[in-house]
Amino acid sequence: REHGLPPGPPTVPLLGNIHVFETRRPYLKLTEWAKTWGDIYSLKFGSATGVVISSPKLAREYVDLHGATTSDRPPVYVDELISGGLELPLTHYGDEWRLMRRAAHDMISREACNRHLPIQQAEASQLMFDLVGSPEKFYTHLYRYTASVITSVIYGIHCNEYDNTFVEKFDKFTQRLEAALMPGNSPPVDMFPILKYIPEFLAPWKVRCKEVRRDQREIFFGLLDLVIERIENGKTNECFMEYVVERKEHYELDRELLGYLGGSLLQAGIDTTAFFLQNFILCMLIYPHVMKRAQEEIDKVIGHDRSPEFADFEDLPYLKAVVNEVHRFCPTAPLAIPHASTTEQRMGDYMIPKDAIIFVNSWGMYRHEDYYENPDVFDPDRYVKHELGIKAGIDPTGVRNDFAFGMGRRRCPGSILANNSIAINTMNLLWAFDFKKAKDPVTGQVIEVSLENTKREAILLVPTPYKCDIIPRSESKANLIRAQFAAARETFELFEHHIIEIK
Ligand code: HEM
Repeated sequence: REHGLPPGPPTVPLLGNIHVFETRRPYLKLTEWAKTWGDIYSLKFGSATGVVISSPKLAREYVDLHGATTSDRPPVYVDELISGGLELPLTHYGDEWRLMRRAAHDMISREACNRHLPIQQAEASQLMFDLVGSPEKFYTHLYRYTASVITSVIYGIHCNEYDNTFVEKFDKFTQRLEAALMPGNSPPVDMFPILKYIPEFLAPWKVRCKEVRRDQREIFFGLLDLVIERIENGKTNECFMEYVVERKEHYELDRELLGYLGGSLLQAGIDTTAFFLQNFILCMLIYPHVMKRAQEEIDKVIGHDRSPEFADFEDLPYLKAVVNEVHRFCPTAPLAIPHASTTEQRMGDYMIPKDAIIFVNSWGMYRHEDYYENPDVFDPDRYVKHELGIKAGIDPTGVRNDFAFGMGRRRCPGSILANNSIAINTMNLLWAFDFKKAKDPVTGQVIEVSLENTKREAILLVPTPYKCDIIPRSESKANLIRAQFAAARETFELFEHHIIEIK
């Protein structure tokens, strides 16, 4: 470890800390080390340096306030093979990132998101309808919801089913993409660049990347071509990609960047929101007293004769506290996406080198004992007592309720769209249904569920599919849901040009 770096776990020659770095659930080990080495410490990966930040105050100082120098991404060779480095979340901090991010802003700014509310509300009415009809498929119904919101907003395409459609194909594709990107599924090329030169016949991971690239381009550019065709045929429906394609000179986006702009938003926006909702339901199963209290609040404010609308969320302080606590307890991306530094920089007592990998440890920040009372306990009341969920009298500098969306200039640009979906659906789910642990049909025993039970843990916290009984709270609510879904047809029609083609 070079002089001037923050301290950290002891290193061994050549490897540094690689031999003790855990790829399966890295956020747990990084948080455990923070207890020994402090809120900022360093790791060595061969000659590369990692810096782990685990306190809100330091994250604000080092990442938010040093955005100009901490907004790059570390090199990911596998992503370069797959997307040529053009997937927005992994793109280097340079012109291509700036151009895509600027255009994305025009779709997911607060003002633009207000225009997307009708489709989110209509899609939520389909989600409720699907849950009444086939509650056992709730996992894929949630995924269809988030997929269809994103395809409607970006490409003007409504997806009305999961099974055997574009949505299922995309879900399976995403799992293959994540597997290809998962540390451990390819040799550590980014730390030992010499490994890039292994010939393909000795490197099945390279072949996998080629196949994923082919499939990804087919999806991204296939969707882009549908939009272009619609513009040419004068059949536009004012979706985001039409807007950008028609102004591509203004946005300075060529075909390659247009394809990856739409595709990146599709890729980044579907899983994340679905995983939040899957985690939300899991928390309701494990903490039924929380579900009951949130339902009592909803019943008092909204009643039983109409379903919740977006504006109601502001009047539901306990439900808001529950949503904040689910983000805190199960952050979808527990280490966000690592940032990287573009210059050598003094930060406090330390000198952080150029190209250091900066881990913003959201998991560690959300579980920081100096800030949160009993951080390992699921307790929405902490957000009722204090709007930031922290202990009374603590210096709140840097504390935010939205660490789950990352930090600095790379902070998630889709957070408003995601939060609107979360607000609409958490209200509707609890207004409409009771969620209960399922029983084994043979033994009659309750099937236990657990938050420990996650998969694809290295990048995102994904609950493994679990069983759950979803029961409409009354027949009159089920009838209202059916009527609302029928009424939503008018909104969907705008987005149904290409359903057949993309199946
Ligand atoms: C609950 C839902 C979501 C969560 C928890 C989430 C979380 C995150 C996080 C942690 C990052 C990395 C931030 C950083 O590097 O500091 C990120 C980046 C990103 N997210 Fe989200 N996200 C969600 C929904 C969405 C949606 C709906 C969209 C788009 C429609 C989206 C688009 C993106 C993009 C494009 C990036 C890359 C930004 C960049 O590197 O400049 N996300 N998200």
